[in-house]
Amino acid sequence: MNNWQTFLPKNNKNPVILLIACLLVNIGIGVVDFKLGREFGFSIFYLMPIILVTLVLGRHVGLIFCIIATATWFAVDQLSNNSYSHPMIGYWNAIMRLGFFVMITWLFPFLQELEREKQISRIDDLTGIANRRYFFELLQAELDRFQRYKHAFTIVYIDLDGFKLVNDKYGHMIGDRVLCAFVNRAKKLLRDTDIIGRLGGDEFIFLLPEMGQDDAKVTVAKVQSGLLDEMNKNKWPVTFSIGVLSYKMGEISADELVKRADRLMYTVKNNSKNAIAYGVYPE
Ligand SMILES: Nc1nc2c(ncn2[C@@H]2O[C@H](COP(=O)(O)OP(=O)(O)OP(=O)(O)O)[C@@H](O)[C@H]2O)c(=O)[nH]1
Repeated sequence: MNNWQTFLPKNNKNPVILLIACLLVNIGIGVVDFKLGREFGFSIFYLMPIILVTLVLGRHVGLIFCIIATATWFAVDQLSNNSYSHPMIGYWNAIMRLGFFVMITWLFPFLQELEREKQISRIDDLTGIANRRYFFELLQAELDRFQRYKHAFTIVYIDLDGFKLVNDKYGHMIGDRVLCAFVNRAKKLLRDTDIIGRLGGDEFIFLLPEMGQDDAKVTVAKVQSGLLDEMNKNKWPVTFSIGVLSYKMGEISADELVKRADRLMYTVKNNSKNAIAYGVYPE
């Protein structure tokens, strides 16, 4: 959610209060506009209540407020005894303002929708964490940041062992609960600045910024133990095959880094499972 969206009322259960408040704001703006006189451009402030009602109550109410704001502006203009070279110019200006307000009213929900679609396209439906595409974007950003700050980081590739059995034995819904519990516990075990992504199915990946191999060994062992505890607590027969790759320097793509971490994970998967393999780039 955008910062500006967090300031909006959380629901529209009581639109009357919002409508009255916006009407009063509109009148207040009209009064100030009148006091300031024609020399001061003030019409942009009429947009405040228009935008607010549009975002909370929708375009149709927004359009009504466009008309109210234009009427207020027109009344102020008439009361100010502004003289124009032609009597129709006042009407023309009012129509232009109405057009401007209407354009904004149509544009804002459109931008809001674009922003929402952008957020949705980055998030994994089930767990609410970064999806594969967004994780790669974030990893690429971390690689770009390295060019400037030279801070090492670590990625952790985790594949659940025995997850299919949980689905088969307890059903898909319990399988989903396992994935969500995994993510929730991982969030608690990691720092706020760490990133958790789901690559698909039962495969997850962490990006641990500012973490070299030595620290990663301590952190990932702690995370593994916490995640196993979560599974044991719920009596789910799931363990984790983990590949940990620490990046120190050098030219490499996000794609190649993840492939290397995946290979490390597979060395575990193809042996005993339920273990961690560490690696570093460059080797
Ligand atoms: N419940 C649930 N299951 C999923 C989801 N996405 C993928 N799966 C299932 O996850 C399973 C993943 O397969 P595997 O990785 O081969 O299963 P596994 O038992 O962990 O195998 P190993 O990794 O070899 O231990 C498949 O059965 C998929 O159907 C999901 O969103 N929810």
